Amino acid sequence: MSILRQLKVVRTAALRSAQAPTARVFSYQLSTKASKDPPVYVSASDCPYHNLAFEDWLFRKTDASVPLLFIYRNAPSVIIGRNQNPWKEINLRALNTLGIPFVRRKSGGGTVYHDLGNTNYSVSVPRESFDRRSNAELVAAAVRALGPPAYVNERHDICVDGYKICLFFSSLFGSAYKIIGRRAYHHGTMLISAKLDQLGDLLRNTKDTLTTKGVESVRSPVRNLSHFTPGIAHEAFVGATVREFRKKYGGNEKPTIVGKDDMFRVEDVRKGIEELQSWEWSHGQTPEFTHVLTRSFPWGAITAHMHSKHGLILDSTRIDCDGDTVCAESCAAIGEELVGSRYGDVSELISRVEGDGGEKADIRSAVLRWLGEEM
Ligand SMILES: Nc1ncnc2c1ncn2[C@@H]1O[C@H](COP(=O)(O)OC(=O)CCCC[C@@H]2CCSS2)[C@@H](O)[C@H]1O
Repeated sequence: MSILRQLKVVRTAALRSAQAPTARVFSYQLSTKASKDPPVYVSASDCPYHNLAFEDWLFRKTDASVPLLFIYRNAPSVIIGRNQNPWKEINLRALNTLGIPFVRRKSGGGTVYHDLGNTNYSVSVPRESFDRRSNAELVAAAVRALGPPAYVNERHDICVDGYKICLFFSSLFGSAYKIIGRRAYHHGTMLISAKLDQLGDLLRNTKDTLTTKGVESVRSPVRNLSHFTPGIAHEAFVGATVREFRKKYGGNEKPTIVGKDDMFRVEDVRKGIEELQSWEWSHGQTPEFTHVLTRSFPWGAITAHMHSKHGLILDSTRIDCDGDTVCAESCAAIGEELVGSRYGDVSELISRVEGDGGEKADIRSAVLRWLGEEM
């Protein structure tokens, strides 16, 4: 069946089920498919929030006994692992200047850069048949079919000539999902023609005095597939990966194209998108960290011992000054005022302090401005 024909079937099924609760429309489409082919979905959205929420929902809520493939691309974005520290991993200032979002995904591992020259894929299989290497081999075979001599290294990354072109992350869903069946999934990136200079700039961070719990990324030399075989495009990679998936797991149906509207029909996906966009998830999930900042001011040398957990400033934060009593008292006051604030967000405090007037307010405002820039 052609992609267009299939889309029509999907939409007709959605119309027919108009009486059913909204959240069930997509599951209805999945379960009423005439074919028992392992499903293959290709996203028509390039929004990282849509794609990551949909991916998460697919692997938590759909039939765990059937292998499944999902392929998507995101507009420029930085995707951090579940247990990472955005202040440590990312050049947040460069990100803000370019208007590029960072998104904390649900799976663990390191930080990656995405743009339309990077294609992501998730392969999910029943837990019993989970084999990390064989799914990486599946994707390497797809790449070889397009030209570049790809192979899987000992970390299960896919490489060409010693350069990584792809990063794999695998995970087994935890016990919370036992009741509905457990599946294992891999997801990975494929650098086809991504802006690698952008990747370097955005993932560069100079916060050497920030010490964090959680996971740090493992930096490695990367290359695009197009470096080895010029002209390789997303569509060719999708085609080759779907063919390899079908070879291994069976079936012959064309992929189902999933648009934003299809995703939004599922209540859990809508909730997932909201969660990924929330400050509580993006920043509030940050593991505990400390950050020591020092700078000389006309009133003395100031050292800030910042301490944060869940993205909030803790009361163990101390701001010291080696100058006179006025400076020391002003710094101590800032330390107290900062407690409970969101890390890096001092704009409200600055406007409050500036209204106070006097020398102490000047010191507090200058120090707060400096902290706001450095945090
Ligand atoms: N897009 C992309 N592809 C490959 N390698 C990358 C990419 N972006 C950054 N990097 C390099 O990898 C390291 C991080 O490697 P590290 O091994 O620490 O990270 C991972 O295990 C992340 C895998 C996540 C895959 C998911 C699949 C769908 S959504 S994201 C980084 O510092 C760069 O050097």
